[in-house]
Amino acid sequence: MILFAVVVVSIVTLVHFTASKIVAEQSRAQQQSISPAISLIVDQLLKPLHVSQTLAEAKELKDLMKNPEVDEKTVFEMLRRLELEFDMEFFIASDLTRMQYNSNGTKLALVEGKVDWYFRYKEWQQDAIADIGQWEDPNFYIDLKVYDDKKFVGFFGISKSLDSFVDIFAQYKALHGYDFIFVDQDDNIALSSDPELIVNKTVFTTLQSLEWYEGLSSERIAKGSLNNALVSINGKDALIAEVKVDPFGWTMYLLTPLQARQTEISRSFIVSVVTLLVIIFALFFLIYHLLYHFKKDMQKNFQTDPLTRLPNRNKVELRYAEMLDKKQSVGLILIDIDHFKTVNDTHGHNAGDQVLRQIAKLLQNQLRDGDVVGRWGGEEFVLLLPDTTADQAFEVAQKLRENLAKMTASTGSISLQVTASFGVSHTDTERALTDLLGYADDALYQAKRDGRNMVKMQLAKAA
Ligand SMILES: Nc1nc2c(ncn2[C@@H]2O[C@H](COP(=O)(O)OP(=O)(O)OP(=O)(O)O)[C@@H](O)[C@H]2O)c(=O)[nH]1
Repeated sequence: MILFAVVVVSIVTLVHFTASKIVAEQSRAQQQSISPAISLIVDQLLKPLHVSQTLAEAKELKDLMKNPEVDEKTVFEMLRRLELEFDMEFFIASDLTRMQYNSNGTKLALVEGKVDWYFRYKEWQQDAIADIGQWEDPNFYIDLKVYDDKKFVGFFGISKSLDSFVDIFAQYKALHGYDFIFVDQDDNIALSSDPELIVNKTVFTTLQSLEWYEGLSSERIAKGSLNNALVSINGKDALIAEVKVDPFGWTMYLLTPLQARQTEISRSFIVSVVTLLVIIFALFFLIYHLLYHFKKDMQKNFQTDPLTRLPNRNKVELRYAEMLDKKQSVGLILIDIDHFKTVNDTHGHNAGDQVLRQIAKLLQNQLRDGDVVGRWGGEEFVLLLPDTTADQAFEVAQKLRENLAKMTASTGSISLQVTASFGVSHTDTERALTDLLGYADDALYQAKRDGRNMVKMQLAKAA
């Protein structure tokens, strides 16, 4: 019952412990994959945005852009200075001169119908726009509207070659093992760790055209967020984390391969299970041993005489049954201390107890392994001698009688001699113990009657 309870409690603990460990592991893995992605967004997109936003507010820039007599030399000088300082390429698109100046020293006339982005974004509500353009060498642009007293005077921004992103993304992928894609407001893939997905000659790949996206259920798509969606990419499961890049209205999808996480989770699962199994087995073992020893102790107490620590009647009966089972012949000796009442009466009951203990010890010391000496009750002892003939049993009794008579029992300051009378019986057939005891008791009675301190034997009459 106790063991059952231990096992049930352990299993419940195991399940609880493992489940919480898995949840913790899942969250840790989720966080682990998201945090480098966040720092990627911050480094590659938000930092340039903040730098350009701060510069777009600069008075020097506004003064330059509102001046109809643009001093191109000053403009290029300023852009070059910014490029050196921030290690990014900058541009100014002036509404007044309809000219775009780049920090690499080039310029481009902003002609309607030819330079599409300028006229399109000018009409947009948004002040910050992220965009991919310049198709000969595709660039990532951040275009910021510049106002002078609320009057639109043009765009200021940064540009970054897509090739530079490809390298950085490849490094991230190698380090963290996941793929990611940035999609713009129109679900065009603007940036991705997969170079194949990046714009090619003005043709964008759309999110909807991706194989894994097509595999999503309609309910999943209807939810409006792909966060935590499980998708299959080239036959391998991946989990999606969706991160909004608000300033541009972009969204980043982080695709974490599940295999790596599963290995990590199953490793921690195995560790938990093994730990708990060890605990369960240790508990099981401990309780089993406690119960075993408890049972043994109980049994021992139940079968042991408390005064002499010799086997009691119960134990003697068991041992006799074992000898019969083994088809052994048995010599039985019944011993009764002579005039023991006098010992008690003269020296007290405690002294009598001590004498009984010393006699028990002497009997124990004289016997062979396999012989049994027990206390039959009061001042009576019984001996079982397996595989012994009647004559041998008689001789053993004689020897014991002599040794007992020679023994000096000491009880505190008093030393005294005791003798005992012996009744011997024997059987080499399956005879009841009471019968054998009956014969030994008769023999003992004779020994008492004939003067005590002697051995008498009575054998069963042949049937
Ligand atoms: N101290 C002590 N005495 C016990 C114990 N069990 C029995 N006795 C005593 O043993 C004595 C047995 O006395 P009796 O049966 O009259 O026999 P006896 O005095 O030994 O005389 P015989 O047997 O005729 O030689 C009694 O006084 C019991 O009280 C015990 O555990 N401790």
